[in-house]
Amino acid sequence: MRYLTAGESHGKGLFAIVEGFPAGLEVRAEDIDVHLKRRQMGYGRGGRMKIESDAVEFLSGIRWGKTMGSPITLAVWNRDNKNWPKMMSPHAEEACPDEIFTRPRPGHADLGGCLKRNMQDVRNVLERSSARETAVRVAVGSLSRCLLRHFGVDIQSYVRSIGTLNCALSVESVDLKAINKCADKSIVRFLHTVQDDDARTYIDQMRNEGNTLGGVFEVVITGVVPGIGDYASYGGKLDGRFGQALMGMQAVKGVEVGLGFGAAHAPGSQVHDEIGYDSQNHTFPRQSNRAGGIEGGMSNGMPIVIRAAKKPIPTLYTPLQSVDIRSKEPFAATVERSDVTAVPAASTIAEAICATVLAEAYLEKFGSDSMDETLRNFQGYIEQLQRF
Ligand SMILES: Cc1cc2nc3c(=O)[nH]c(=O)nc-3n(C[C@H](O)[C@H](O)[C@H](O)COP(=O)(O)O)c2cc1C
Ligand SMILES: C=C(O[C@@H]1CC(C(=O)O)=C[C@@H](OP(=O)(O)O)[C@H]1O)C(=O)O
Repeated sequence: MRYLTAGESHGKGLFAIVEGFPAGLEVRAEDIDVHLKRRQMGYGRGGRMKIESDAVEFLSGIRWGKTMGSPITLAVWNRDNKNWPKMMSPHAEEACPDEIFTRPRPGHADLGGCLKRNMQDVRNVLERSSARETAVRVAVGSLSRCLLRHFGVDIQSYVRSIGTLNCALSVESVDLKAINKCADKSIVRFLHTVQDDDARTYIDQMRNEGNTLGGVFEVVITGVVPGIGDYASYGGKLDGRFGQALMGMQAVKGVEVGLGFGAAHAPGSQVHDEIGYDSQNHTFPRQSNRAGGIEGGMSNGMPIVIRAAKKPIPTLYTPLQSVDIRSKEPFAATVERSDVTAVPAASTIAEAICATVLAEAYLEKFGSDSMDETLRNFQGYIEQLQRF
């Protein structure tokens, strides 16, 4: 399975072509839209989220509610596009060269993108570097979730911290009950439940100061059978694949699996998870899950626990110093609109990204021609594990 996304933040929409999904998988737009809606939630987002109301449209590959085995095209249309008729027009005669944007924001892709592609108009970069693109990545991830539920896989996430404000939930020993409880309410989950008022006050304070916030979120994946991923080649390693995919999310600056960086500071006896044997279920359970469910690049049957750090939003209402790329004069930019924080959204996006990585790895192992065949192969593997 592989996919490609296209589309600009203020263009007509965001699109993905997904290749390699088995035929016969039931998919409903509602299964995808629920996650698109979650991605738009969370206190601290800017005016754009009031304009958009994301929903998926299937443009190919799905007929009568089921995948056909052909490439699937997903579209998420931009409502805001109608407000940018000339600025986003593909036609040369509608160009407005006097209005080009030449003021790169520190922390965004603006300057690097212009230097790399020899462009003077920052808009050519920001339209694609924008995290608006994650809308369609969440759509792909939600499609992947439709597949993964046939294997009993469940993916949830929550926000651990925003700025210096810690989430009340403890995760040192993964508390799935708490996560489940938390996830029922979705994230706003954090903002509407755990420390609602504190978080809002803190975010409001940052907004008033013209500042922005990042944070840490955690994805917990349950129901993964042992042996997904591979130890034999660097490209097959499941932790490496999660890391690459998550670092591919805008503004993610760090990814940890299990104890992560903490594993470097403790002796081995406090890092590795002892192996037991459950003769009734023919499984090898662990009393702890410091590895975060992945050893040697493969799932080990324990919940997969991945944390990621998101940096603060680069566009500041109290702007940082920068230089106009045409005049080379210093300036402090004015900002029309921007998010103050988007950590809850990032948490939802991370779930989708992890779902896609896992769906790809499952299809590699169990085949991808038809759901019947894929599930038959999966069942065969379960029996093999039982006989082991
Ligand atoms: C959900 C989400 C929303 C974001 N919203 C904004 C925003 O409103 N303004 C902004 O400047 N950056 C925003 N960002 C961050 C930029 O997209 C990101 O910092 C930029 O693409 C540069 O990439 P890098 O941070 O990975 O280096 C957002 C990121 C995410 C994940
Ligand atoms: C549009 C989304 O996020 C956008 C990500 C983003 C950025 O620079 O990354 C900038 C903002 O866009 P705008 O400039 O149109 O206000 C965010 O709203 C979205 O998440 O759907």
